[in-house]
Parts: sequence; structure tokens; C-alpha cells
Amino acid sequence: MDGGGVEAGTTAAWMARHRGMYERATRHPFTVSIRDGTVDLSAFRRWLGQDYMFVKEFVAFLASVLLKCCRQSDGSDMEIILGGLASLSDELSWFKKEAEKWSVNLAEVSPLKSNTEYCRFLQSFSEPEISYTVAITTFWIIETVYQDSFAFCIEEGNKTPPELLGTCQRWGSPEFKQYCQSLQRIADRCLAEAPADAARSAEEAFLRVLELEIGFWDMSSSRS
Ligand SMILES: Cc1ncc(CO)c(N)n1
Repeated sequence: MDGGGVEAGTTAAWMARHRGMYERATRHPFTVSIRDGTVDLSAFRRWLGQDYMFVKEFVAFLASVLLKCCRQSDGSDMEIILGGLASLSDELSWFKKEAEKWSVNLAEVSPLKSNTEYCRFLQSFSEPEISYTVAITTFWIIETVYQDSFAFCIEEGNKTPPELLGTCQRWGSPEFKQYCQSLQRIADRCLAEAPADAARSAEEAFLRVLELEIGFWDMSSSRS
């Protein structure tokens, strides 16, 4: 393996196999419009309010991943997941500060349809029947879609408005990428040891996340 990268494993094979879907999620017109500098700021404000609600549900999701980790794995993954959970505390504060900056009243935001659908999917992970392998793979791809989408907004040639750079750096930074790669290594290790039906369920969850992420960006750019 080269310096902290990720060896070609199951997850890389899925990304290649489902490349079209992956690109629809990570090069969505909404995030591409941030990079182009043509983003509709009312859409950005809608995304901000909706994502705050999502992240609150994501805390509960991550708690369920952590619980499965403690019950089913040897414990070396625990610190990475716990670190992710801890950083959500800072993320919630960031959303509140950002909402103030954009005059978004978080108390008045109610979840739109695609967000509700995504949150329901996250809630389903509290069932003990869902394996750690499926849960950690789902966690990895959820974070990776944001990492890839926002890293593109700060890559060379971007015209991202300066007032949106902080948002893009939150998920597009090299540190966040490394964190996603740690999650990917855990997922690949679990998948390599998993029975075929668990690996199949994990691939289904991977595709479902891509679908839900596309729906979330669509919702942010329009009003579905
Ligand atoms: C919808 C969505 N997907 C992924 C992330 C990454 O944490 C997020 N904040 N929101």
C-alpha cells in the first residue's frame, strides 16, 4: 500500500462497477454549481437547514454503528468511529454558526421529503439484525460522497464563492479524506471476511446511499 492510501478492495470494485451512479452523487449539478460560482444561494440555505437536521439523525446512526462495532469487532475500529462521533459535536456547532451567518432559522426548518426518506433509512440501522459490516460500509459511503463532492469544489480551477469555501473545506480537506480512507479500509477488511449474503446486503446499502444522496442534492436545488 502506498502512503496511507487504500488497497484495491471490494469497495473500489463497487465504485468502478457503479461509476455512473457514483458520479451522479459526487458531481451533482448542485455541488458543481458551487464550484462554478453559479450556485443559487437560496438553494444553499435550504441545503444548510436540511443538512443540520440530517446530521442530528446521523449522530444516532453513528451511535448504532459504534454499538455494533463494540459488540462485533475486536475493538481496533472503535477509536476511529468514536472520533467520528465526537467530531459531530463540533459539526453541529458549525451548522448553528453558519445558519446565523446565512440567516437560516434552524428552529423553523422542517425536513423535506428526501431528507425524511434518508433519515428513515438511517434509523433502520438501530435494528440489531443489521450487521456491523453493512453498517460500517454505509457509514463510509455516506462520508465519502460529501468528501468527493466538496473536494471537487476546492480543486484547481474552482470559482467557488469565498463565503462558501469554509463549507467546502469542512468535507473537502485532506484530513477528512484520510478519515474516509480509514473507514474504507475497515469496510474492506469486514467485507473480505463477510459471508456472501452480508456482502450483497452491503452493496445494496452502498447503492441506496448513492440514490439517497442524489435525492438530497435534488431536494436542495429544487423543492421536491
Ligand atoms: C446528506 C448528507 N450526507 C453526508 C453527509 C456527511 O456527513 C452529510 N452531512 N449530509
